[in-house]
Amino acid sequence: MIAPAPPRLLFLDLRQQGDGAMPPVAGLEPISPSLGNNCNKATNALAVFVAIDGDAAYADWRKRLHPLCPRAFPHVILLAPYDPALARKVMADDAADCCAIDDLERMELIAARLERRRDPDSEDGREASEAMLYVRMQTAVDMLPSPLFMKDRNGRYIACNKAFEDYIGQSRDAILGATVFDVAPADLARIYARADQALMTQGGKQSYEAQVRYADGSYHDVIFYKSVFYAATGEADGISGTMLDISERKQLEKQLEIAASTDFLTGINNLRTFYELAGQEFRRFSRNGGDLSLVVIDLDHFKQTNDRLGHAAGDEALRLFVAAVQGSLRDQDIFARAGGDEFRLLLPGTDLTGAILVAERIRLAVARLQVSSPGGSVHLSISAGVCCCLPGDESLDAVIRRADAELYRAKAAGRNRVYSPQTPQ
Ligand SMILES: Nc1nc2c(ncn2[C@@H]2O[C@H](COP(=O)(O)OP(=O)(O)OP(=O)(O)O)[C@@H](O)[C@H]2O)c(=O)[nH]1
Repeated sequence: MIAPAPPRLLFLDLRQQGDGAMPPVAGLEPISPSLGNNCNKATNALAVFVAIDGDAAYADWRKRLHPLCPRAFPHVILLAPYDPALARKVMADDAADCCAIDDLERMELIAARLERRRDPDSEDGREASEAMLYVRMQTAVDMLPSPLFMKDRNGRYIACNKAFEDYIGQSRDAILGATVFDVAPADLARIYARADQALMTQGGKQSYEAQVRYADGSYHDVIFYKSVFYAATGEADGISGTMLDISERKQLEKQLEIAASTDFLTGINNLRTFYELAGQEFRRFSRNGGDLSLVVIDLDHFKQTNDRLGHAAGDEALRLFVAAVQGSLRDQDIFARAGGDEFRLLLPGTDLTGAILVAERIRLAVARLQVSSPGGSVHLSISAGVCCCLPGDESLDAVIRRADAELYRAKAAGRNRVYSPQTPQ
């Protein structure tokens, strides 16, 4: 394992004027002002000496100062020139110390005192390593892509990571100490607060899927994992939680579901979905009676269409046919491709006469269709067999067999026609 580099005393020069010279203090190392923006990432820094030459330079430092810095990396303000009012101000803020930039003796003493932070057995050393551990933990959780948060027993946020800040759209400073009512829309906040309350009461863990809206307006499918943590007395002391983004998985699941239930070429139900949906309708019919009819449809001489115009034109013919049928369907009708050029149409709430009318309307619409390719063009036509479910029917298959028999008769009679049990032999 590589040993961590020894912590360093850094010198950051933010003077707006001057020669940029570093005071000759042993162990002091310059860092570029551009790196000064990331001083919290310098996890091997012992302290930062910051040279400023007035209020503007100090304001620049305050902008750069990460909230974690004062705890983990004390900063010492070096004033050039010394300004007692500014010195009082920086000490009232969170500077570890302050002196004139040319007061080398004082600076040596400050550095020596800060050096004690290297000794893990000294109080300063313990405080430094605690603060360092805190920064390292925070840095580690900030690197995680999943939002993380902790709330105390009153529902106030006491910790969070960068991903949680992005989710909420507010800085950690604004989030810590706030409740969910301060950071989320009221309707959602009530739901979250109730869920938290239930978890605090019952203890243990909780996980559930939800859709959340990020501050940037994007919606994500997530799994919340929340867990109660306990005080030394054994009382529930708060909740820690995370959200795992499962949007991609959900998207994939939806795509798989569509792929498994629809016909790739035409986008309508496949045979599996037909049996699922039509089975439900047939069971409802068996229980409650009513009208339920079936139309089976087959394109005429489709092999010739393929042979003359090519397979791509054949595909186009199938899509044109489907579009024509969809134009005459109601919401409850179940339309599916049974395979090849054969289709099924189940019509709930429709008796035989109504189903024959629907099939005729489709036949006429298809007869107006034409597919073309460089090889020529072909008029389409269909044959259809229609029947209705009867009280004695034991299964949907029995109904399909009757409709198939009518389709066979329509083909045999010359195609481009609709046959049903009402059609004379
Ligand atoms: N282009 C295309 N052709 C298909 C597809 N699936 C099946 N076919 C073709 O559809 C044709 C069906 O032909 P057949 O079942 O012999 O019947 P037909 O030529 O329509 O004759 P009849 O039904 O008796 O009028 C076959 O040539 C299959 O190759 C498909 O997805 N795309």
